[in-house]
Amino acid sequence: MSVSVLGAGAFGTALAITLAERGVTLWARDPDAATAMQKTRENATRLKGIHLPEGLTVTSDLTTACAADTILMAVPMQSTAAFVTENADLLRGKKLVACSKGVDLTSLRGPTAILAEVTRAPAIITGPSFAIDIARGLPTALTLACKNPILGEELQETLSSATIRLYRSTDPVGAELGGALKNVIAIAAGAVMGAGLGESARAALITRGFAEMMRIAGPLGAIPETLMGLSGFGDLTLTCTSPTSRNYAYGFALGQGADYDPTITVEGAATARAVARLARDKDIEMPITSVVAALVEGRLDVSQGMQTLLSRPLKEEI
Ligand SMILES: NC(=O)C1=CN([C@@H]2O[C@H](COP(=O)(O)OP(=O)(O)OC[C@H]3O[C@@H](n4cnc5c(N)ncnc54)[C@H](O)[C@@H]3O)[C@@H](O)[C@H]2O)C=CC1
Ligand SMILES: O=C(CO)COP(=O)(O)O
Repeated sequence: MSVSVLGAGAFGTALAITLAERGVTLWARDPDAATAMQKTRENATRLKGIHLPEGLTVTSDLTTACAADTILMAVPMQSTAAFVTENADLLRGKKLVACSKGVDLTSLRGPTAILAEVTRAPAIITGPSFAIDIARGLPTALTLACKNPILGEELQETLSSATIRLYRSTDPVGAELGGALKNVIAIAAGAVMGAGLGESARAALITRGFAEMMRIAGPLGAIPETLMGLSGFGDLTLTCTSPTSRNYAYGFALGQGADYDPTITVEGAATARAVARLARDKDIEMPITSVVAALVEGRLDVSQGMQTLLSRPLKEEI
Protein backbone atom coordinates (compact mmCIF):
# COMPACT_ATOMS: atom_id res chain seq x y z
CA MET A 1 0.00 0.00 0.00
CA SER A 2 1.56 3.35 -1.03
CA VAL A 3 0.81 6.34 1.20
CA SER A 4 0.73 10.11 0.72
CA VAL A 5 -0.09 12.93 3.10
CA LEU A 6 -1.75 16.05 1.67
CA GLY A 7 -1.03 19.21 3.65
CA ALA A 8 2.45 19.94 4.99
CA GLY A 9 1.38 21.72 8.15
CA ALA A 10 2.48 20.58 11.59
CA PHE A 11 0.22 17.53 11.69
CA GLY A 12 0.65 16.37 8.09
CA THR A 13 4.42 16.61 8.45
CA ALA A 14 4.40 14.77 11.79
CA LEU A 15 2.30 11.93 10.36
CA ALA A 16 4.58 11.69 7.33
CA ILE A 17 7.62 11.43 9.62
CA THR A 18 6.11 8.42 11.38
CA LEU A 19 5.33 6.76 8.05
CA ALA A 20 8.74 7.44 6.50
CA GLU A 21 10.09 4.01 7.34
CA ARG A 22 7.64 2.43 4.90
CA GLY A 23 8.07 5.28 2.34
CA VAL A 24 5.70 8.25 2.15
CA THR A 25 5.07 11.30 -0.03
CA LEU A 26 4.20 14.63 1.62
CA TRP A 27 2.41 17.21 -0.53
CA ALA A 28 2.85 20.94 0.17
CA ARG A 29 0.85 23.41 -1.90
CA ASP A 30 3.68 25.97 -1.98
CA PRO A 31 6.36 24.81 -4.48
CA ASP A 32 9.10 26.88 -2.80
CA ALA A 33 8.28 25.41 0.60
CA ALA A 34 8.24 21.89 -0.87
CA THR A 35 11.66 22.38 -2.50
CA ALA A 36 13.11 23.82 0.71
CA MET A 37 11.77 20.93 2.81
CA GLN A 38 13.04 18.32 0.37
CA LYS A 39 16.47 19.93 0.32
CA THR A 40 17.00 20.96 3.95
CA ARG A 41 15.11 17.95 5.39
CA GLU A 42 13.22 20.23 7.75
CA ASN A 43 9.78 21.89 7.87
CA ALA A 44 11.19 25.09 9.31
CA THR A 45 7.87 26.93 9.62
CA ARG A 46 5.89 24.23 11.43
CA LEU A 47 8.32 21.75 13.02
CA LYS A 48 11.60 23.55 13.42
CA GLY A 49 14.55 21.38 14.34
CA ILE A 50 12.86 18.08 13.47
CA HIS A 51 14.67 16.00 10.84
CA LEU A 52 12.64 14.68 7.91
CA PRO A 53 13.78 11.05 7.44
CA GLU A 54 15.04 9.79 4.09
CA GLY A 55 11.92 7.75 3.34
CA LEU A 56 9.87 10.94 3.22
CA THR A 57 9.65 12.71 -0.15
CA VAL A 58 8.19 16.22 -0.33
CA THR A 59 6.49 17.40 -3.52
CA SER A 60 4.20 20.21 -4.63
CA ASP A 61 2.93 18.10 -7.52
CA LEU A 62 -0.52 16.95 -6.49
CA THR A 63 -0.84 14.42 -9.31
CA THR A 64 2.33 12.68 -8.13
CA ALA A 65 1.11 12.69 -4.51
CA CYS A 66 -2.31 11.36 -5.49
CA ALA A 67 -0.80 8.40 -7.32
CA ALA A 68 -0.65 6.69 -3.91
CA ASP A 69 -3.53 4.38 -3.11
CA THR A 70 -3.90 5.63 0.48
CA ILE A 71 -4.13 9.36 1.08
CA LEU A 72 -4.12 11.14 4.44
CA MET A 73 -5.91 14.51 4.25
CA ALA A 74 -4.23 16.98 6.61
CA VAL A 75 -5.40 20.32 5.20
CA PRO A 76 -7.36 22.37 7.74
CA MET A 77 -11.10 21.76 8.10
CA GLN A 78 -12.39 24.98 6.58
CA SER A 79 -10.34 24.39 3.38
CA THR A 80 -11.29 20.74 2.99
CA ALA A 81 -14.55 21.04 1.03
CA ALA A 82 -13.10 23.35 -1.62
CA PHE A 83 -9.96 21.21 -1.84
CA VAL A 84 -11.99 18.03 -2.42
CA THR A 85 -14.23 19.69 -5.01
CA GLU A 86 -11.25 21.14 -6.90
CA ASN A 87 -9.32 17.88 -6.89
CA ALA A 88 -12.16 15.35 -7.06
CA ASP A 89 -10.74 13.59 -10.12
CA LEU A 90 -7.42 12.93 -8.39
CA LEU A 91 -9.03 11.73 -5.14
CA ARG A 92 -11.91 9.64 -6.47
CA GLY A 93 -11.85 6.00 -5.42
CA LYS A 94 -8.73 6.34 -3.23
CA LYS A 95 -8.50 5.12 0.34
CA LEU A 96 -8.93 8.47 2.06
CA VAL A 97 -8.17 9.14 5.71
CA ALA A 98 -9.27 12.46 7.24
CA CYS A 99 -6.83 13.96 9.73
CA SER A 100 -8.53 17.29 10.41
CA LYS A 101 -10.75 18.21 13.36
CA GLY A 102 -13.80 20.37 12.89
CA VAL A 103 -17.15 21.05 11.28
CA ASP A 104 -17.39 22.92 7.98
CA LEU A 105 -19.00 26.30 8.58
CA THR A 106 -20.76 26.42 5.22
CA SER A 107 -22.22 22.94 4.94
CA LEU A 108 -22.14 21.94 8.64
CA ARG A 109 -20.47 18.64 7.67
CA GLY A 110 -17.50 16.90 9.21
CA PRO A 111 -14.44 15.76 7.23
CA THR A 112 -15.61 12.20 6.48
CA ALA A 113 -18.95 13.41 5.06
CA ILE A 114 -16.98 15.69 2.74
CA LEU A 115 -14.58 12.91 1.71
CA ALA A 116 -17.59 10.64 1.06
CA GLU A 117 -18.22 12.75 -2.05
CA VAL A 118 -15.26 11.03 -3.70
CA THR A 119 -14.76 7.70 -1.91
CA ARG A 120 -17.05 5.02 -0.51
CA ALA A 121 -15.71 4.46 3.02
CA PRO A 122 -13.65 7.42 4.21
CA ALA A 123 -11.68 6.84 7.40
CA ILE A 124 -10.42 9.22 10.06
CA ILE A 125 -7.41 9.30 12.36
CA THR A 126 -8.03 11.38 15.45
CA GLY A 127 -7.26 11.51 19.16
CA PRO A 128 -4.92 13.11 21.67
CA SER A 129 -1.72 13.95 19.82
CA PHE A 130 0.28 17.11 19.47
CA ALA A 131 2.16 17.15 16.17
CA ILE A 132 5.42 17.90 17.95
CA ASP A 133 5.03 14.80 20.17
CA ILE A 134 4.39 12.57 17.16
CA ALA A 135 7.30 14.12 15.26
CA ARG A 136 9.64 13.49 18.20
CA GLY A 137 8.61 9.85 18.27
CA LEU A 138 6.88 10.07 21.64
CA PRO A 139 4.26 7.36 22.28
CA THR A 140 0.74 8.19 21.09
CA ALA A 141 -2.58 6.32 20.93
CA LEU A 142 -5.21 7.38 18.40
CA THR A 143 -8.51 6.19 16.97
CA LEU A 144 -8.67 4.94 13.37
CA ALA A 145 -12.35 4.90 12.43
CA CYS A 146 -13.85 3.51 9.23
CA LYS A 147 -17.35 2.18 8.54
CA ASN A 148 -15.90 -0.67 6.47
CA PRO A 149 -14.31 -3.00 9.07
CA ILE A 150 -12.04 -4.76 6.57
CA LEU A 151 -10.64 -1.48 5.25
CA GLY A 152 -10.39 -0.24 8.85
CA GLU A 153 -8.20 -3.21 9.77
CA GLU A 154 -6.02 -2.72 6.69
CA LEU A 155 -5.52 0.97 7.48
CA GLN A 156 -4.82 0.20 11.13
CA GLU A 157 -2.01 -2.15 10.05
CA THR A 158 -0.59 0.26 7.49
CA LEU A 159 -0.69 3.43 9.54
CA SER A 160 0.38 2.11 12.97
CA SER A 161 4.04 2.58 13.79
CA ALA A 162 6.48 1.74 16.55
CA THR A 163 5.27 4.79 18.48
CA ILE A 164 1.70 5.32 17.22
CA ARG A 165 -0.81 2.77 18.48
CA LEU A 166 -4.07 2.90 16.53
CA TYR A 167 -7.30 1.61 18.04
CA ARG A 168 -10.01 0.64 15.54
CA SER A 169 -13.58 1.93 15.45
CA THR A 170 -16.42 1.59 12.94
CA ASP A 171 -17.95 4.93 13.99
CA PRO A 172 -16.22 7.67 11.96
CA VAL A 173 -18.98 10.18 12.77
CA GLY A 174 -18.44 9.70 16.51
CA ALA A 175 -14.65 9.84 16.14
CA GLU A 176 -14.72 13.04 14.11
CA LEU A 177 -17.26 14.68 16.41
CA GLY A 178 -15.05 13.99 19.42
CA GLY A 179 -12.12 15.74 17.74
CA ALA A 180 -14.22 18.64 16.52
CA LEU A 181 -16.13 19.33 19.72
CA LYS A 182 -13.22 19.08 22.14
CA ASN A 183 -11.60 22.09 20.43
CA VAL A 184 -14.64 24.22 21.27
CA ILE A 185 -14.46 23.24 24.93
CA ALA A 186 -10.68 23.84 24.90
CA ILE A 187 -11.31 27.45 23.88
CA ALA A 188 -13.67 27.78 26.86
CA ALA A 189 -11.14 26.14 29.21
CA GLY A 190 -8.39 28.46 27.99
CA ALA A 191 -10.63 31.50 28.40
CA VAL A 192 -11.44 30.57 32.00
CA MET A 193 -7.76 30.16 32.84
CA GLY A 194 -6.76 33.32 30.95
CA ALA A 195 -9.36 35.30 32.88
CA GLY A 196 -8.02 33.91 36.16
CA LEU A 197 -11.28 32.17 37.07
CA GLY A 198 -9.48 29.14 38.48
CA GLU A 199 -8.92 25.45 37.99
CA SER A 200 -12.20 24.49 39.67
CA ALA A 201 -14.10 26.50 37.06
CA ARG A 202 -12.09 24.83 34.32
CA ALA A 203 -12.89 21.35 35.68
CA ALA A 204 -16.59 22.28 35.72
CA LEU A 205 -16.39 23.50 32.11
CA ILE A 206 -14.61 20.37 30.91
CA THR A 207 -17.20 18.15 32.59
CA ARG A 208 -20.25 20.12 31.44
CA GLY A 209 -18.62 20.50 28.02
CA PHE A 210 -18.30 16.74 27.79
CA ALA A 211 -22.02 16.47 28.67
CA GLU A 212 -22.76 18.75 25.69
CA MET A 213 -20.56 16.64 23.42
CA MET A 214 -22.45 13.49 24.46
CA ARG A 215 -25.83 15.21 24.05
CA ILE A 216 -25.35 16.17 20.41
CA ALA A 217 -23.48 13.02 19.34
CA GLY A 218 -26.54 10.76 18.91
CA PRO A 219 -28.68 13.29 17.03
CA LEU A 220 -25.79 13.83 14.59
CA GLY A 221 -25.56 10.11 13.84
CA ALA A 222 -22.71 9.06 16.16
CA ILE A 223 -22.59 6.28 18.72
CA PRO A 224 -22.27 8.44 21.86
CA GLU A 225 -19.96 5.90 23.59
CA THR A 226 -17.35 6.56 20.89
CA LEU A 227 -16.83 9.98 22.45
CA MET A 228 -15.78 8.31 25.71
CA GLY A 229 -12.65 7.06 23.97
CA LEU A 230 -9.44 8.61 22.68
CA SER A 231 -11.13 10.77 20.06
CA GLY A 232 -13.47 12.45 22.57
CA PHE A 233 -12.62 12.21 26.26
CA GLY A 234 -8.94 11.54 25.54
CA ASP A 235 -8.45 14.56 23.33
CA LEU A 236 -10.64 16.74 25.54
CA THR A 237 -8.33 15.98 28.47
CA LEU A 238 -5.19 16.84 26.50
CA THR A 239 -6.44 19.96 24.82
CA CYS A 240 -8.19 21.54 27.80
CA THR A 241 -5.15 21.23 30.04
CA SER A 242 -2.20 22.14 27.84
CA PRO A 243 -0.93 25.52 26.69
CA THR A 244 0.61 23.66 23.72
CA SER A 245 -2.92 23.49 22.30
CA ARG A 246 -3.64 26.36 19.91
CA ASN A 247 -7.34 26.23 20.79
CA TYR A 248 -6.55 26.49 24.51
CA ALA A 249 -3.99 29.25 23.85
CA TYR A 250 -6.50 31.18 21.74
CA GLY A 251 -9.08 30.91 24.54
CA PHE A 252 -6.43 31.97 27.06
CA ALA A 253 -5.75 35.11 24.99
CA LEU A 254 -9.49 35.85 24.86
CA GLY A 255 -9.62 35.48 28.64
CA GLN A 256 -6.75 37.92 29.04
CA GLY A 257 -8.17 40.36 26.50
CA ALA A 258 -4.95 39.88 24.50
CA ASP A 259 -4.46 39.60 20.72
CA TYR A 260 -3.91 36.23 19.07
CA ASP A 261 -2.13 35.71 15.73
CA PRO A 262 -4.97 35.17 13.22
CA THR A 263 -2.74 33.10 10.91
CA ILE A 264 -2.52 30.29 13.48
CA THR A 265 -4.86 27.37 12.84
CA VAL A 266 -7.57 27.38 15.56
CA GLU A 267 -10.18 24.89 14.35
CA GLY A 268 -12.49 25.36 17.35
CA ALA A 269 -13.37 28.95 16.39
CA ALA A 270 -15.28 28.15 13.18
CA THR A 271 -16.44 24.84 14.64
CA ALA A 272 -18.08 26.56 17.63
CA ARG A 273 -20.11 28.68 15.23
CA ALA A 274 -21.04 25.66 13.10
CA VAL A 275 -22.01 23.50 16.08
CA ALA A 276 -24.02 26.30 17.70
CA ARG A 277 -26.07 26.39 14.47
CA LEU A 278 -26.49 22.61 14.44
CA ALA A 279 -27.60 22.68 18.08
CA ARG A 280 -30.14 25.43 17.35
CA ASP A 281 -31.48 23.54 14.30
CA LYS A 282 -31.86 20.36 16.34
CA ASP A 283 -33.10 22.12 19.47
CA ILE A 284 -30.29 20.72 21.63
CA GLU A 285 -29.05 22.66 24.64
CA MET A 286 -25.34 23.48 24.28
CA PRO A 287 -24.78 26.53 26.47
CA ILE A 288 -20.97 26.37 26.58
CA THR A 289 -20.72 25.97 22.80
CA SER A 290 -23.12 28.90 22.31
CA VAL A 291 -21.04 31.08 24.62
CA VAL A 292 -17.83 30.12 22.77
CA ALA A 293 -19.50 30.97 19.44
CA ALA A 294 -20.51 34.34 20.90
CA LEU A 295 -16.95 34.95 22.22
CA VAL A 296 -15.44 34.13 18.83
CA GLU A 297 -17.91 36.42 17.07
CA GLY A 298 -17.23 39.20 19.59
CA ARG A 299 -20.84 39.27 20.81
CA LEU A 300 -19.78 38.58 24.42
CA ASP A 301 -16.60 39.00 26.45
CA VAL A 302 -15.40 36.30 28.85
CA SER A 303 -16.97 37.82 31.95
CA GLN A 304 -20.34 38.20 30.19
CA GLY A 305 -19.99 34.64 28.89
CA MET A 306 -19.36 33.30 32.39
CA GLN A 307 -22.32 35.31 33.72
CA THR A 308 -24.52 33.81 31.00
CA LEU A 309 -23.52 30.29 32.08
CA LEU A 310 -23.85 30.92 35.83
CA SER A 311 -27.26 32.58 35.58
CA ARG A 312 -28.93 29.65 33.83
CA PRO A 313 -31.79 27.98 35.78
CA LEU A 314 -30.63 25.31 38.24
CA LYS A 315 -31.14 21.79 36.87
CA GLU A 316 -30.38 18.10 37.33
CA GLU A 317 -26.84 17.08 36.42
CA ILE A 318 -27.67 14.60 33.63
N1 LIG B 1 -1.01 20.37 15.07
C1 LIG B 1 -1.49 19.38 15.81
O1 LIG B 1 -0.95 19.09 16.90
C2 LIG B 1 -2.66 18.58 15.34
C3 LIG B 1 -3.47 19.01 14.32
N2 LIG B 1 -4.55 18.27 13.95
C4 LIG B 1 -5.44 18.73 12.90
O2 LIG B 1 -4.78 18.74 11.66
C5 LIG B 1 -5.34 19.73 10.82
C6 LIG B 1 -4.22 20.56 10.24
O3 LIG B 1 -3.61 21.21 11.34
P1 LIG B 1 -2.07 21.59 11.38
O4 LIG B 1 -1.27 20.76 10.47
O5 LIG B 1 -1.67 21.65 12.78
O6 LIG B 1 -2.17 23.08 10.81
P2 LIG B 1 -1.01 24.02 10.30
O7 LIG B 1 -1.53 25.40 10.47
O8 LIG B 1 0.28 23.67 10.91
O9 LIG B 1 -0.91 23.68 8.77
C7 LIG B 1 -1.94 23.76 7.86
C8 LIG B 1 -1.34 23.48 6.50
O10 LIG B 1 -2.39 23.40 5.55
C9 LIG B 1 -2.03 24.15 4.42
N3 LIG B 1 -3.25 24.63 3.80
C10 LIG B 1 -4.10 25.56 4.27
N4 LIG B 1 -5.11 25.74 3.40
C11 LIG B 1 -4.87 24.90 2.37
C12 LIG B 1 -5.53 24.65 1.16
N5 LIG B 1 -6.63 25.30 0.82
N6 LIG B 1 -5.01 23.72 0.32
C13 LIG B 1 -3.89 23.10 0.66
N7 LIG B 1 -3.20 23.30 1.78
C14 LIG B 1 -3.69 24.20 2.63
C15 LIG B 1 -1.17 25.27 4.96
O11 LIG B 1 -0.32 25.79 3.94
C16 LIG B 1 -0.38 24.57 6.03
O12 LIG B 1 0.76 23.95 5.50
C17 LIG B 1 -6.31 20.54 11.69
O13 LIG B 1 -7.63 20.14 11.43
C18 LIG B 1 -5.91 20.18 13.10
O14 LIG B 1 -7.00 20.22 14.01
C19 LIG B 1 -4.84 17.09 14.53
C20 LIG B 1 -4.05 16.61 15.56
C21 LIG B 1 -2.91 17.33 16.03
O1 LIG C 1 -5.79 18.30 18.27
C1 LIG C 1 -4.79 18.52 18.89
C2 LIG C 1 -4.28 17.61 19.90
O2 LIG C 1 -4.90 16.37 19.87
C3 LIG C 1 -4.05 19.78 18.67
O3 LIG C 1 -4.75 20.77 19.31
P1 LIG C 1 -4.70 22.27 18.82
O4 LIG C 1 -5.22 22.30 17.41
O5 LIG C 1 -5.56 23.00 19.78
O6 LIG C 1 -3.26 22.70 18.89
